[in-house]
Amino acid sequence: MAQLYRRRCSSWVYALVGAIIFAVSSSFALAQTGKAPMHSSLPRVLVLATGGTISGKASERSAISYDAGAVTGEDLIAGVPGIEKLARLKAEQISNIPSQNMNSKVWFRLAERINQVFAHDEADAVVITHGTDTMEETAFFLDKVIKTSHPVILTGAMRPSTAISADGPANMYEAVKVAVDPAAQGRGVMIVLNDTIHAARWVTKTSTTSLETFKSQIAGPIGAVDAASVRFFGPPVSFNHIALPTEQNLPQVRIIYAHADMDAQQIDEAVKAGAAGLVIAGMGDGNVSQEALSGLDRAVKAGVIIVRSARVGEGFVNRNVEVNDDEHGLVVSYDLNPQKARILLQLLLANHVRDKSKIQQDFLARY
Ligand SMILES: NC(=O)C[C@H](N)C(=O)O
Repeated sequence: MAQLYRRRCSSWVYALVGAIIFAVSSSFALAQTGKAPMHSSLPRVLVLATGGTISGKASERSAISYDAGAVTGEDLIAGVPGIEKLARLKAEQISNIPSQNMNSKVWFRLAERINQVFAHDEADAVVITHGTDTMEETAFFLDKVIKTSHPVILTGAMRPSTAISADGPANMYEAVKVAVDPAAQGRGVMIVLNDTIHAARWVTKTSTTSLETFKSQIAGPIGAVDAASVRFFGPPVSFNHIALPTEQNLPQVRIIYAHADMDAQQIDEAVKAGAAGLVIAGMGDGNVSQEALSGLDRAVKAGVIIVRSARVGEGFVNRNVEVNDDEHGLVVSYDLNPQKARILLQLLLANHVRDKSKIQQDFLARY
């Protein structure tokens, strides 16, 4: 009886498996013969190429004496084997410059194009190829002004395409892999490089030449990626946004680097040259010399907004610790490094925010 029951059961299982195989093979055949391309269900990723070492090329097989911005976005995609299995890709050339020449004109072009792409459902995610020198600045600007749950990812390379062991193709592959991962939604603008995923707010370049150049101060990287997997270490965190200014000429905000023997000359000159704001890359927790502090007092009196940040690369600059910010009328940058503090102040001033306590609130990360 038990044997008969087992035999009946197994014939049912065979019949069921046979039916599944038939159904799967006929739908596969249909997909092969039908008009729709096999990969039409793949997500759409738009690559916006801006230049940088990832697009760099030397005249011989070398990493020395290369031109950044010699290879186009389309060439970049074509040079990454297997990328077409991850996504349907299209490329557009926004600029082709080394990122030491990055500027707010390109930032506006990127922001406007990305807003348009998502508003018109032209792509599911955007990957931006960019030089590494100012990648964190572009990422931060876009993170502030673009309000979308679609992934926007910047990637680049530390070695040009002609270098031995060029890192561009792997970074490009991994950036697209993260871009199409459902868990990447709602995480703001990210940088993907060297198997690591960083949030725009904390990421910074730390090494002149190492492949492991990007580190996330304060909070650490938000995830890891390799050829086989994408892993985020926690739930999405996104920050407050600011409207993309209507006026494309951002207000003049200068960074002044503090050092031993610091006087007030650079501060006074910046005010004379018409700076609307100054960011101090201060010593330690954002300190300047007594003489420079007097210069800051003069600048505040002249109506210039001063933000104290730090040159040390780690930790917060908090209010009223060694410097009495209330007394001197200063703003602190908290976790933002000087180059990001500059962008945030520019965006706030461009949006006509001049009230210091309001500016201070915007520097505090709000989740
Ligand atoms: N690795 C790089 O991309 C550096 C280059 N100077 C750039 O930022 O364009």
